[in-house]
Amino acid sequence: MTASVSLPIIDFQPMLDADADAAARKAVAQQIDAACRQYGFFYLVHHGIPAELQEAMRKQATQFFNRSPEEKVQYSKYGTVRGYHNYTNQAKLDENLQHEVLAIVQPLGHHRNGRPIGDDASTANADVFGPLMEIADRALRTTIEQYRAAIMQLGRHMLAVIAGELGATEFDFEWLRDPFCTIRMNYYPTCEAVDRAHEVGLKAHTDVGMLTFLDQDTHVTSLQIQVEDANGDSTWRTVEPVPGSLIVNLGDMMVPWSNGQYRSAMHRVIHPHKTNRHSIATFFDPRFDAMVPTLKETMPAGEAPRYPPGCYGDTVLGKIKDFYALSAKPDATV
Ligand SMILES: O=C(O)CCC(=O)C(=O)O
Ligand SMILES: [Fe+2]
Repeated sequence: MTASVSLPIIDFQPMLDADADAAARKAVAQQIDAACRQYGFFYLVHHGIPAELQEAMRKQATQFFNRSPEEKVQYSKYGTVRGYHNYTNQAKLDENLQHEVLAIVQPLGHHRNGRPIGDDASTANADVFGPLMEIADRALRTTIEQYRAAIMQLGRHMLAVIAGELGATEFDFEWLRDPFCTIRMNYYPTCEAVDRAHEVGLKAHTDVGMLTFLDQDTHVTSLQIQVEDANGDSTWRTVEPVPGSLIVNLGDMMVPWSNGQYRSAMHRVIHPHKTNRHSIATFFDPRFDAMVPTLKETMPAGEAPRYPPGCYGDTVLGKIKDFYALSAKPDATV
Protein backbone atom coordinates (compact mmCIF):
# COMPACT_ATOMS: atom_id res chain seq x y z
CA MET A 1 0.00 0.00 0.00
CA THR A 2 1.33 3.39 -0.94
CA ALA A 3 1.12 5.83 1.98
CA SER A 4 -0.65 9.14 1.49
CA VAL A 5 0.78 12.64 1.64
CA SER A 6 -0.76 15.39 3.76
CA LEU A 7 -0.80 18.25 1.35
CA PRO A 8 -1.80 21.62 2.77
CA ILE A 9 -5.50 22.48 2.45
CA ILE A 10 -5.58 26.19 1.70
CA ASP A 11 -8.72 28.29 2.10
CA PHE A 12 -8.85 30.96 -0.63
CA GLN A 13 -11.90 32.73 0.83
CA PRO A 14 -10.01 35.78 2.20
CA MET A 15 -8.73 36.43 -1.32
CA LEU A 16 -12.26 36.53 -2.70
CA ASP A 17 -13.83 38.46 0.16
CA ALA A 18 -13.60 42.23 -0.29
CA ASP A 19 -13.97 42.71 3.48
CA ALA A 20 -11.16 40.33 4.50
CA ASP A 21 -8.35 42.01 6.35
CA ALA A 22 -4.83 42.28 5.02
CA ALA A 23 -3.40 39.91 7.64
CA ALA A 24 -5.80 37.12 6.62
CA ARG A 25 -4.85 37.58 2.98
CA LYS A 26 -1.16 37.60 3.76
CA ALA A 27 -1.55 34.35 5.70
CA VAL A 28 -3.18 32.68 2.67
CA ALA A 29 -0.47 33.96 0.33
CA GLN A 30 2.23 32.63 2.63
CA GLN A 31 0.61 29.19 2.81
CA ILE A 32 0.44 29.07 -0.99
CA ASP A 33 4.07 30.12 -1.32
CA ALA A 34 5.19 27.49 1.20
CA ALA A 35 3.24 24.74 -0.61
CA CYS A 36 4.76 25.77 -3.96
CA ARG A 37 8.22 25.41 -2.45
CA GLN A 38 7.70 22.16 -0.60
CA TYR A 39 5.43 20.12 -2.88
CA GLY A 40 4.37 22.11 -5.92
CA PHE A 41 0.93 20.71 -5.01
CA PHE A 42 -1.85 21.79 -2.66
CA TYR A 43 -5.61 21.60 -2.12
CA LEU A 44 -7.61 24.78 -2.60
CA VAL A 45 -10.98 25.17 -0.89
CA HIS A 46 -13.44 28.08 -1.21
CA HIS A 47 -11.81 28.71 -4.56
CA GLY A 48 -14.77 30.60 -6.00
CA ILE A 49 -15.66 28.15 -8.78
CA PRO A 50 -19.43 27.71 -8.35
CA ALA A 51 -20.32 24.24 -7.08
CA GLU A 52 -23.08 24.00 -9.72
CA LEU A 53 -20.58 24.65 -12.48
CA GLN A 54 -18.22 21.97 -11.15
CA GLU A 55 -21.15 19.60 -10.89
CA ALA A 56 -22.23 20.41 -14.45
CA MET A 57 -18.70 19.67 -15.74
CA ARG A 58 -18.57 16.35 -13.90
CA LYS A 59 -21.98 15.42 -15.27
CA GLN A 60 -20.90 16.26 -18.81
CA ALA A 61 -17.69 14.25 -18.41
CA THR A 62 -19.55 11.23 -17.03
CA GLN A 63 -22.12 11.39 -19.80
CA PHE A 64 -19.41 11.68 -22.41
CA PHE A 65 -17.41 8.66 -21.29
CA ASN A 66 -20.62 6.62 -20.88
CA ARG A 67 -21.30 7.00 -24.59
CA SER A 68 -20.71 4.07 -26.90
CA PRO A 69 -17.22 3.63 -28.41
CA GLU A 70 -18.71 4.49 -31.82
CA GLU A 71 -20.07 7.80 -30.54
CA LYS A 72 -16.88 8.72 -28.68
CA VAL A 73 -14.72 7.99 -31.66
CA GLN A 74 -16.56 10.76 -33.54
CA TYR A 75 -14.50 13.09 -31.38
CA SER A 76 -11.23 11.43 -32.42
CA LYS A 77 -10.69 13.14 -35.75
CA TYR A 78 -8.99 16.20 -34.37
CA GLY A 79 -5.37 15.15 -34.15
CA THR A 80 -2.64 13.95 -31.86
CA VAL A 81 -3.84 15.49 -28.66
CA ARG A 82 -7.10 17.28 -29.23
CA GLY A 83 -10.43 15.54 -28.92
CA TYR A 84 -11.09 12.01 -27.72
CA HIS A 85 -8.38 9.37 -27.35
CA ASN A 86 -8.59 5.91 -25.89
CA TYR A 87 -5.13 4.83 -24.73
CA THR A 88 -6.36 1.69 -22.99
CA ASN A 89 -4.34 -1.39 -23.92
CA GLN A 90 -2.73 0.23 -26.95
CA ALA A 91 0.31 -1.90 -27.69
CA LYS A 92 2.02 0.92 -29.56
CA LEU A 93 2.51 2.92 -26.38
CA ASP A 94 5.47 2.11 -24.20
CA GLU A 95 3.35 1.40 -21.14
CA ASN A 96 0.05 -0.34 -20.82
CA LEU A 97 -2.13 2.64 -20.02
CA GLN A 98 -5.73 2.35 -18.84
CA HIS A 99 -7.01 5.74 -19.80
CA GLU A 100 -9.46 7.66 -21.97
CA VAL A 101 -9.25 11.41 -22.52
CA LEU A 102 -11.34 14.19 -24.02
CA ALA A 103 -8.92 17.10 -24.51
CA ILE A 104 -10.29 20.51 -25.31
CA VAL A 105 -7.34 22.43 -26.67
CA GLN A 106 -7.53 26.08 -27.50
CA PRO A 107 -6.84 26.93 -31.15
CA LEU A 108 -3.43 28.38 -31.76
CA GLY A 109 -4.92 30.96 -34.14
CA HIS A 110 -6.54 32.50 -31.11
CA HIS A 111 -3.19 33.94 -30.16
CA ARG A 112 -2.46 37.36 -31.55
CA ASN A 113 1.22 36.65 -31.79
CA GLY A 114 1.01 32.90 -32.30
CA ARG A 115 3.61 31.38 -34.60
CA PRO A 116 2.13 30.40 -37.96
CA ILE A 117 1.25 26.74 -38.27
CA GLY A 118 3.54 25.10 -40.79
CA ASP A 119 6.53 26.81 -39.30
CA ASP A 120 9.56 24.57 -38.58
CA ALA A 121 9.13 22.15 -35.70
CA SER A 122 5.43 22.65 -35.38
CA THR A 123 4.69 21.31 -38.90
CA ALA A 124 4.41 17.71 -37.81
CA ASN A 125 2.21 18.75 -34.97
CA ALA A 126 -0.03 21.17 -36.79
CA ASP A 127 -3.03 19.03 -36.03
CA VAL A 128 -2.41 19.44 -32.33
CA PHE A 129 -3.47 23.04 -32.59
CA GLY A 130 -5.79 23.10 -35.57
CA PRO A 131 -9.06 24.99 -35.82
CA LEU A 132 -11.29 25.08 -32.79
CA MET A 133 -12.67 21.65 -32.13
CA GLU A 134 -16.31 21.70 -32.96
CA ILE A 135 -18.23 20.27 -30.10
CA ALA A 136 -21.54 19.39 -31.63
CA ASP A 137 -23.12 18.85 -28.26
CA ARG A 138 -24.29 22.30 -27.18
CA ALA A 139 -24.64 21.49 -23.46
CA LEU A 140 -21.12 20.07 -23.34
CA ARG A 141 -19.74 23.08 -25.15
CA THR A 142 -21.53 25.71 -23.06
CA THR A 143 -20.49 24.07 -19.81
CA ILE A 144 -16.87 23.81 -20.93
CA GLU A 145 -16.79 27.46 -21.98
CA GLN A 146 -18.18 28.66 -18.66
CA TYR A 147 -15.85 26.44 -16.69
CA ARG A 148 -12.83 27.50 -18.71
CA ALA A 149 -13.61 31.20 -18.13
CA ALA A 150 -14.01 30.64 -14.38
CA ILE A 151 -10.74 28.70 -14.05
CA MET A 152 -8.81 31.25 -16.15
CA GLN A 153 -9.99 33.98 -13.78
CA LEU A 154 -8.88 31.92 -10.79
CA GLY A 155 -5.55 31.19 -12.52
CA ARG A 156 -4.80 34.87 -13.04
CA HIS A 157 -5.70 35.63 -9.45
CA MET A 158 -3.61 32.77 -8.09
CA LEU A 159 -0.61 33.75 -10.17
CA ALA A 160 -0.84 37.36 -8.98
CA VAL A 161 -0.92 36.14 -5.36
CA ILE A 162 2.11 33.95 -5.99
CA ALA A 163 3.98 36.72 -7.81
CA GLY A 164 3.34 39.00 -4.84
CA GLU A 165 4.90 36.44 -2.49
CA LEU A 166 7.92 36.22 -4.79
CA GLY A 167 8.33 39.97 -4.36
CA ALA A 168 6.83 41.23 -7.62
CA THR A 169 5.21 44.62 -7.77
CA GLU A 170 3.93 44.33 -11.34
CA PHE A 171 1.40 41.69 -12.36
CA ASP A 172 0.50 42.46 -15.94
CA PHE A 173 2.91 39.99 -17.51
CA GLU A 174 3.14 40.30 -21.28
CA TRP A 175 3.69 36.54 -21.71
CA LEU A 176 0.55 35.78 -19.76
CA ARG A 177 -1.82 37.88 -21.83
CA ASP A 178 -3.95 35.43 -23.75
CA PRO A 179 -3.10 32.43 -21.57
CA PHE A 180 -3.18 29.05 -23.27
CA CYS A 181 -5.88 26.84 -21.80
CA THR A 182 -6.37 23.12 -22.19
CA ILE A 183 -9.02 21.10 -20.41
CA ARG A 184 -8.45 17.36 -20.12
CA MET A 185 -11.34 15.23 -19.04
CA ASN A 186 -9.76 11.96 -17.88
CA TYR A 187 -11.50 8.62 -17.47
CA TYR A 188 -9.92 5.57 -15.87
CA PRO A 189 -11.94 2.39 -16.40
CA THR A 190 -12.71 -0.20 -13.77
CA CYS A 191 -9.86 -2.63 -13.19
CA GLU A 192 -11.46 -6.08 -13.10
CA ALA A 193 -8.50 -8.40 -12.77
CA VAL A 194 -6.39 -8.66 -9.63
CA ASP A 195 -3.24 -9.36 -11.62
CA ARG A 196 -3.65 -6.03 -13.37
CA ALA A 197 -3.49 -4.19 -10.09
CA HIS A 198 -0.36 -2.28 -11.01
CA GLU A 199 -1.36 -1.14 -14.42
CA VAL A 200 -0.88 2.51 -15.07
CA GLY A 201 -3.81 4.84 -15.57
CA LEU A 202 -1.65 7.79 -16.51
CA LYS A 203 2.10 7.47 -16.49
CA ALA A 204 4.44 9.67 -14.46
CA HIS A 205 4.83 13.20 -15.77
CA THR A 206 5.09 16.81 -14.77
CA ASP A 207 2.67 19.33 -16.25
CA VAL A 208 4.19 21.70 -18.77
CA GLY A 209 2.79 25.14 -18.08
CA MET A 210 2.11 27.31 -15.06
CA LEU A 211 -0.85 26.16 -12.94
CA THR A 212 -3.08 23.09 -13.19
CA PHE A 213 -6.45 22.98 -11.45
CA LEU A 214 -7.59 19.39 -10.94
CA ASP A 215 -11.03 18.24 -9.95
CA GLN A 216 -10.90 14.55 -9.02
CA ASP A 217 -13.61 12.05 -8.06
CA THR A 218 -13.97 11.70 -4.30
CA HIS A 219 -14.89 8.01 -4.04
CA VAL A 220 -11.49 6.55 -4.89
CA THR A 221 -7.79 7.36 -4.40
CA SER A 222 -5.63 6.89 -7.49
CA LEU A 223 -3.53 10.03 -7.94
CA GLN A 224 0.05 9.82 -6.68
CA ILE A 225 2.79 12.42 -6.43
CA GLN A 226 6.51 12.10 -5.94
CA VAL A 227 7.76 13.72 -2.74
CA GLU A 228 11.13 13.76 -1.05
CA ASP A 229 11.48 11.80 2.17
CA ALA A 230 13.65 12.88 5.11
CA ASN A 231 16.77 11.52 3.36
CA GLY A 232 16.05 13.49 0.21
CA ASP A 233 15.02 10.32 -1.69
CA SER A 234 12.04 10.46 -4.02
CA THR A 235 9.06 8.39 -3.02
CA TRP A 236 5.48 8.01 -4.33
CA ARG A 237 2.57 9.07 -2.13
CA THR A 238 -1.16 8.95 -2.82
CA VAL A 239 -3.21 12.14 -2.84
CA GLU A 240 -6.50 11.51 -1.05
CA PRO A 241 -9.50 13.35 -2.43
CA VAL A 242 -10.74 16.28 -0.32
CA PRO A 243 -14.41 17.02 -1.11
CA GLY A 244 -15.04 20.55 -2.36
CA SER A 245 -11.38 21.16 -3.18
CA LEU A 246 -9.50 21.69 -6.37
CA ILE A 247 -5.95 20.39 -6.44
CA VAL A 248 -3.55 23.04 -7.67
CA ASN A 249 -0.22 21.89 -9.04
CA LEU A 250 2.64 23.76 -10.60
CA GLY A 251 3.87 23.10 -14.12
CA ASP A 252 7.43 23.18 -15.45
CA MET A 253 7.33 26.88 -16.40
CA MET A 254 6.98 27.82 -12.74
CA VAL A 255 10.50 26.56 -12.05
CA PRO A 256 12.47 29.04 -14.22
CA TRP A 257 9.95 31.78 -13.48
CA SER A 258 10.62 31.43 -9.73
CA ASN A 259 14.37 30.99 -10.40
CA GLY A 260 14.20 27.45 -9.05
CA GLN A 261 12.40 28.29 -5.82
CA TYR A 262 9.27 26.34 -6.72
CA ARG A 263 8.84 22.76 -7.81
CA SER A 264 6.88 21.06 -10.54
CA ALA A 265 6.20 17.65 -9.07
CA MET A 266 6.04 14.32 -10.86
CA HIS A 267 2.61 12.73 -10.61
CA ARG A 268 0.81 9.71 -12.04
CA VAL A 269 -2.41 7.73 -11.75
CA ILE A 270 -2.44 4.09 -10.65
CA HIS A 271 -5.98 2.83 -10.70
CA PRO A 272 -6.31 -0.76 -9.44
CA HIS A 273 -9.91 -0.26 -8.33
CA LYS A 274 -13.18 -2.00 -9.01
CA THR A 275 -14.80 1.29 -9.80
CA ASN A 276 -14.09 3.79 -12.51
CA ARG A 277 -12.65 7.25 -11.92
CA HIS A 278 -13.01 10.67 -13.54
CA SER A 279 -10.86 13.75 -13.21
CA ILE A 280 -10.86 17.12 -14.95
CA ALA A 281 -7.51 18.88 -15.33
CA THR A 282 -7.55 22.52 -16.49
CA PHE A 283 -4.23 24.04 -17.46
CA PHE A 284 -3.60 27.76 -17.05
CA ASP A 285 -0.53 28.32 -19.20
CA PRO A 286 1.42 31.13 -20.91
CA ARG A 287 0.62 32.37 -24.40
CA PHE A 288 1.67 29.58 -26.76
CA ASP A 289 4.68 31.31 -28.31
CA ALA A 290 5.77 33.12 -25.16
CA MET A 291 9.29 33.02 -23.78
CA VAL A 292 8.73 32.73 -20.05
CA PRO A 293 11.31 34.85 -18.25
CA THR A 294 12.59 34.58 -14.71
CA LEU A 295 10.78 36.96 -12.40
CA LYS A 296 13.39 39.64 -11.80
CA GLU A 297 12.55 39.96 -8.10
CA THR A 298 13.67 36.35 -7.56
CA MET A 299 17.22 37.01 -8.73
CA PRO A 300 19.80 38.20 -6.22
CA ALA A 301 21.29 41.55 -7.27
CA GLY A 302 23.93 41.15 -9.96
CA GLU A 303 23.17 37.47 -10.61
CA ALA A 304 21.92 35.94 -13.83
CA PRO A 305 18.83 33.68 -13.92
CA ARG A 306 19.52 30.03 -13.08
CA TYR A 307 17.60 28.84 -16.16
CA PRO A 308 17.58 30.06 -19.75
CA PRO A 309 14.19 31.44 -20.79
CA GLY A 310 12.09 28.67 -22.35
CA CYS A 311 9.43 28.92 -25.05
CA TYR A 312 6.23 27.41 -23.68
CA GLY A 313 4.98 26.13 -27.07
CA ASP A 314 8.25 24.38 -27.93
CA THR A 315 8.25 22.72 -24.53
CA VAL A 316 4.70 21.49 -25.05
CA LEU A 317 5.43 20.03 -28.46
CA GLY A 318 8.57 18.28 -27.24
CA LYS A 319 6.79 16.85 -24.28
CA ILE A 320 3.87 15.51 -26.27
CA LYS A 321 6.28 13.46 -28.37
CA ASP A 322 8.08 12.10 -25.34
CA PHE A 323 4.95 11.39 -23.40
CA TYR A 324 3.36 9.15 -25.97
CA ALA A 325 6.75 7.76 -27.04
CA LEU A 326 5.90 8.74 -30.59
CA SER A 327 9.44 9.51 -31.58
CA ALA A 328 10.62 6.09 -30.42
CA LYS A 329 7.88 4.36 -32.41
CA PRO A 330 7.65 6.16 -35.72
CA ASP A 331 4.69 4.14 -36.99
CA ALA A 332 2.55 5.17 -34.06
CA THR A 333 -0.23 7.60 -34.66
CA VAL A 334 -2.22 8.44 -31.59
O1 LIG B 1 -6.34 12.12 -13.23
C1 LIG B 1 -5.58 12.71 -12.46
O2 LIG B 1 -5.78 12.73 -11.24
C2 LIG B 1 -4.36 13.42 -12.96
C3 LIG B 1 -4.50 13.97 -14.35
C4 LIG B 1 -3.25 14.64 -14.83
O3 LIG B 1 -2.23 14.62 -14.19
C5 LIG B 1 -3.24 15.35 -16.12
O4 LIG B 1 -4.25 15.30 -16.87
O5 LIG B 1 -2.20 15.99 -16.42
FE1 LIG C 1 -0.78 16.07 -14.89
